[in-house]
Amino acid sequence: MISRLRRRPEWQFFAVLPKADPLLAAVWWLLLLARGALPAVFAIAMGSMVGAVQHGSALAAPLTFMGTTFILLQVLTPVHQAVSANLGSRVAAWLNDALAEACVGPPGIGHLEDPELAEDLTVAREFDRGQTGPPMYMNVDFAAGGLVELAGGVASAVVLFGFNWWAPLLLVGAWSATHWLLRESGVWRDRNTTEVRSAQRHADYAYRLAVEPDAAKEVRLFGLADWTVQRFTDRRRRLFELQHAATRLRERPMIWCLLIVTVANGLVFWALGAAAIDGRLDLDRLVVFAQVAIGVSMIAFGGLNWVLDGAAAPVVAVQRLEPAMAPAGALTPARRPVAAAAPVRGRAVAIEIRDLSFRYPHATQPVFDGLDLTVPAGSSLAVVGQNGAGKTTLAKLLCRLYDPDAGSIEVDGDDLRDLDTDGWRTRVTAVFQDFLRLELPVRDNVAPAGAPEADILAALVDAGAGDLAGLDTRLATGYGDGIDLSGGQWQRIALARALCAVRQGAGLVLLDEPTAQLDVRGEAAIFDRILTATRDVTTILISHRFSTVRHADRICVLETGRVVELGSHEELMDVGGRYRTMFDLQAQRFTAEVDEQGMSYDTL
Ligand SMILES: Nc1ncnc2c1ncn2[C@@H]1O[C@H](COP(=O)(O)OP(=O)(O)OP(=O)(O)O)[C@@H](O)[C@H]1O
Repeated sequence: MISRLRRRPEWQFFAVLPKADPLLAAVWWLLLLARGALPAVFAIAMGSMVGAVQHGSALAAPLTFMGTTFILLQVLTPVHQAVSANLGSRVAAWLNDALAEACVGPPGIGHLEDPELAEDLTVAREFDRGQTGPPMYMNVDFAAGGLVELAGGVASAVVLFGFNWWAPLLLVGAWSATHWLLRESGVWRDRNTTEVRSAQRHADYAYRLAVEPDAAKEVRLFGLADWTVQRFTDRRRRLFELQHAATRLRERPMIWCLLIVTVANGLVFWALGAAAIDGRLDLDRLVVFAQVAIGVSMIAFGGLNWVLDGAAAPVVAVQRLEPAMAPAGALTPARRPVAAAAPVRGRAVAIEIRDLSFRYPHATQPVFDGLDLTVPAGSSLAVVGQNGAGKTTLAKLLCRLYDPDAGSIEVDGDDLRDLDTDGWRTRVTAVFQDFLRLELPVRDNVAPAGAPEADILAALVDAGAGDLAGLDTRLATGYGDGIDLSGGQWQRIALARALCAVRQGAGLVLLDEPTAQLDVRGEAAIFDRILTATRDVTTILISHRFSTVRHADRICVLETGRVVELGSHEELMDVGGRYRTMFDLQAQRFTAEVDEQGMSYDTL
């Protein structure tokens, strides 16, 4: 029972308040109770005033009592609103922090690519944007308003016990029937069903297509502007329809509620009138009880349920994500923990992949199924294969962003799962296809964890980015002195980052299409420099450009989750298999170009 209650979204919402700010939450509750009690206190003050007038007593005390209550009624409301807004902002910050930690915490990345967590992630990420409901600072204020009404109704009922025992019970029961109306109307059912969350995710995606610069080019070029807006409005309408369907009041329970409330109030006010006429109830007490009898109506549903539903949604989403993300992004605990060797500058890593199988979570097909591959220390290996063959996945496994389902990856004789992950990640570096573009100065882009300035400058030169911008130039526009780079220039920065890591001790370099965005001359020149800079380490190059691939010591062809060919360029050309076919296909389109300085390049 208690544990069921704890799982209720409303409970989770209230439980978050003290976590966000215990002192502010305590003040919020205290003000709430005070505001709730004041209408009943005001009724008593009014009765004491009427009594004093009736009996000809001094009016100073009852007037002061009434005035003080009245002033408190007026003053506490804006104070409470300010506290609510402040507390709401802190709750939003707490949720943002919790989500950021849940996302960044796990050592793997499975939790961020898990389709089953995507909808909660959207709700948890976007809740404060106000698109699907009020932001948190308003929600907490609305919740305060609803709770004040509820507390006011209960306080009035307590005072009404002074009249008789059944009147408050009857009125509380009757006004509570309005909650049954909500239940019948679907409001008390969870409005954050899978369908609602899915609609929210679709609406959010369409919105981002419309407003974010990444999609702006294709949206215009392919005439998707109207489609994007239409898609957004359709999805948002669907979301509102679903939310509306959940909050619609139904006629029959509404009529029943009206009947119950009318009859109950009729009985109570008839009893009050009868008692007054019989002389059993003085005017002053009549004034008090009549007011509190009306005051009990404050426990009617009000907006509390709607508010709590919306306010609790991100809280529930974050609290569901926290425990779900940790295992989804977890890596297998070490069976025989080995500290990763301290970085030794330029010490190459030997890799042995044995019978490796891997399938992405929730995917139907495995990417690898019995992959065997050896990469001797200090050698370079190019990995080629069709789109989707698993080349990038291999790079992710080598970085230990995922663990294999079966088989093993050994580095220098140790199973990768037994190595300290952080230690290993100082020994491996990579340029991914979708490399990171940090809105930070060049210096931090090249060495996010810091490095001697000489190494940063040398890495930039090796990557052909020595003259792009000063080390302290911020690579983002909108910061006054910041600049943005072209795709190829950014790629040189990403390359510099990897080359700088080599200078800091990385022994394995993974290059996933590292020159895809470079011009022909840049590619040829930079590739030579990369080979020189990574001469002493193990290099794995993933590329579709055979002009660069053929420079690797060995080349492996990946297909259907396995290595189907392995050897040097010459060996594989002699074999006349998949590699030769792919190479010849591309070579037919090669032309040797000679530039004005007499240098020749293979171009497509
Ligand atoms: N996060 C993911 N979740 C589920 N499946 C994925 C994920 N990433 C990739 N895949 C699937 O795994 C397979 C291998 O993808 P991968 O990106 O490793 O291919 P690739 O060889 O690098 O392709 P390309 O040459 O196009 O870059 C593909 O079938 C792809 O659909």
